[in-house]
Amino acid sequence: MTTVGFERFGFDSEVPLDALRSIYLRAHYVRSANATSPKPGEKTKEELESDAIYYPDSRSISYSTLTRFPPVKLLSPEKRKRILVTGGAGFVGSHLVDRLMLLGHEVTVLDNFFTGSKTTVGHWVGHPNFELVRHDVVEPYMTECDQIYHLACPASPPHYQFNAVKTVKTSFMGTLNMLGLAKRTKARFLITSTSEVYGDPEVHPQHEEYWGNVNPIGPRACYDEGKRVAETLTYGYHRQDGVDVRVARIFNTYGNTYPVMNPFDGRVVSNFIMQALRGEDMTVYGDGSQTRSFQYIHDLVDGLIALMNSDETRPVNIGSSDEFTIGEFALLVRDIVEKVQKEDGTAPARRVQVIYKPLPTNDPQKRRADTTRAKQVLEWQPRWTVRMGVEEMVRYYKAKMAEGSI
Ligand SMILES: O=c1ccn([C@@H]2O[C@H](COP(=O)(O)OP(=O)(O)O[C@H]3OC[C@@H](O)[C@H](O)[C@H]3O)[C@@H](O)[C@H]2O)c(=O)[nH]1
Repeated sequence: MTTVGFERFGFDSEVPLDALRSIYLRAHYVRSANATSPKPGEKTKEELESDAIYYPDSRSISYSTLTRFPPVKLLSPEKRKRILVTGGAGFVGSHLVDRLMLLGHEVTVLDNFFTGSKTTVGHWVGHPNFELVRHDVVEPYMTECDQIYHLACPASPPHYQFNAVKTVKTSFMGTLNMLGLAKRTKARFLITSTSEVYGDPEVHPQHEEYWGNVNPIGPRACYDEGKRVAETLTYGYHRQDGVDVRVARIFNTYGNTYPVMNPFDGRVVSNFIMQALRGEDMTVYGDGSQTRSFQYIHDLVDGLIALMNSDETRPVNIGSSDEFTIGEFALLVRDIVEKVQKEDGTAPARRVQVIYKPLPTNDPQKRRADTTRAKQVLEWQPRWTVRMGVEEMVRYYKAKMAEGSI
């Protein structure tokens, strides 16, 4: 595979895969201060990259910023859109931002950096097409824009349960504020909802007409019910005020971010990969018979962009329908990590073991996306197999660990 994205509904989302990889797979150097210096006038590779030099004696670190940005497409003013991405410094947001920037659009990122990090989009700071605003969407925000991707909300179960009240508030107030902005500016509004609106589903696989089975007072409710009410608001503004809306229900997604997908994110894919790479036991919750289907981040970004630019106002599932039990998935990740270690000649003496921990309350027993609608109306379906995506992610984390940056 050499590209991601495609031309659809008059919007071209295709970029070379290597252009994206050059961002998130770029070596993030932590050099030693006493490493040999380049000769005067000599351009080093590092001068074109953000850099961090660690001084062990004083335990301090000095940063330099990029001197050159990745090349972006030059679009005519009619084609260039002003795009607001809330939560643009998060895992999904930063990948979406990379793609929209490479495609040549003007991108404004709003983020409160609660779970996102400035470093995920730091490589665009200073670019004339880019703005980064520290802002919490629970407060109103005014700007002019053509499209709003509303992603802001913690999405990993340990994060969204950390402050349940704030999670509900973010979903409700944040969505209300961004819909108000869409109404005033007549911008098209896309909200990233979630497969968690189906709760612990009684219908399998989950299609968009299913109303779900959510415990409204359980520990996951802040996220599940928060997203459900956010969808309710979205369709309220659509019916009452004619706001042009799109609703993506995102299923489990994994992938790397620059500089790292938070290895302490708490979700299963990063947990398993980090544990296997560190030679620690892999923690399966419950007996591992619960199922999930996992999609790679580039497929999700393709789906979000296709949905935004389509005419579909009904909710659309964006996810994989390749279903694994979590027990099977742990073994697959271990296999891939071992393959990569073997190829690199770093196979450990001891094989990591799978251990079992208690199942979190209300953990959905089965989940698989029914993506019939996405296929029909967006002509979208995942292109990355789990093996391809997980292997890319393993190589990335392994390189970061070798550098000492995680
Ligand atoms: O170390 C771990 C972590 C998780 N798990 C299990 O793996 C499964 C997946 O867990 P994750 O935390 O990755 O994600 P969940 O499916 O529970 O929730 C996710 O659903 C879809 C998205 O909207 C959200 O990003 C997230 O809430 C669960 O059954 C969980 O109990 C483990 O077995 N071990």
